[in-house]
Amino acid sequence: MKSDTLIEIDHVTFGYDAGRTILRDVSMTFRRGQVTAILGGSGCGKTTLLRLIGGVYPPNQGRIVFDGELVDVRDKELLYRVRRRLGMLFQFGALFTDLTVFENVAFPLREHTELPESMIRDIVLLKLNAVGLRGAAGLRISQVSGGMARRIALARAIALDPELIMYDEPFAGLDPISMGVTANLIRKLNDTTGSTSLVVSHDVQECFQIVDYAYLMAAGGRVVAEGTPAELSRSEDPEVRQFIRGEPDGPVKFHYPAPPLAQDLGIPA
Ligand SMILES: Nc1ncnc2c1ncn2[C@@H]1O[C@H](COP(=O)(O)OP(=O)(O)OP(=O)(O)O)[C@@H](O)[C@H]1O
Repeated sequence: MKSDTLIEIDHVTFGYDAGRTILRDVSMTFRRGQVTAILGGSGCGKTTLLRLIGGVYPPNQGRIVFDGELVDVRDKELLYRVRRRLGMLFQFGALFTDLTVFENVAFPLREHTELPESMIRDIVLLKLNAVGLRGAAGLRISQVSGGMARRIALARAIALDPELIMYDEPFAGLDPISMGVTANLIRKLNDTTGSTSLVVSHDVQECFQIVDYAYLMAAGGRVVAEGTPAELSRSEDPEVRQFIRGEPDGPVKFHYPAPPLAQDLGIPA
């Protein structure tokens, strides 16, 4: 029987170089079929964690287990197998601006499969249909709005039917309506395709609408809290409350230490 867990991050510590630790003793469990958020402010190591899951870098300590297999960056065959099962939506979509919508979604299919053109066409149209943009297949990327571009990137991320879809800041730069549309799509695609999703974001409220579970990371690459959105919302922990409610001052200060403003501006106090 398949275990409930698709990915396990087990006491992982990592730094790009020896002088600076980016992730500190991080442990997380991503359950099959669920949408899990990794929340945290800029620079706390969220994107780095996705790179480790994809086997781009090895942890310095601890291990990452994907569907029962230890992710070992030296094992090229295993990495290829693991990556085939991953779909990634990069920060800001990263679409090819000189290609059409259709060609962008077809790209991974052409790169990774030998499927005949007629089948590629059907798959691309189905994926575009799933994000509501079948009618936009012939447009160029320069002709579409930011919200549409994000949906096209979503269609491309699911082109190869990944079992795990990793979203890096899927809401960045979107207006509130496009954000809601994107969030609901992430949930819908997860459930209709039976995949598992990881959403890396600093947008707590948007994520809480759609995720099953969330990890909260803080500066220094530590996990400070985990739980369902309801559990985290009830937390009495000051660090958690500050992050979830977006309060400017709490344990994490909004202002970098500075002398009083009046003093800096030369105004008598
Ligand atoms: N390839 C790299 N080499 C060295 N340092 C890196 C590299 N990539 C990221 N870093 C550093 O690692 C830290 C964590 O970066 P990371 O991108 O993982 O954070 P993040 O939480 O995803 O933040 P953001 O949302 O701003 O991207 C940052 O201080 C960054 O400067």
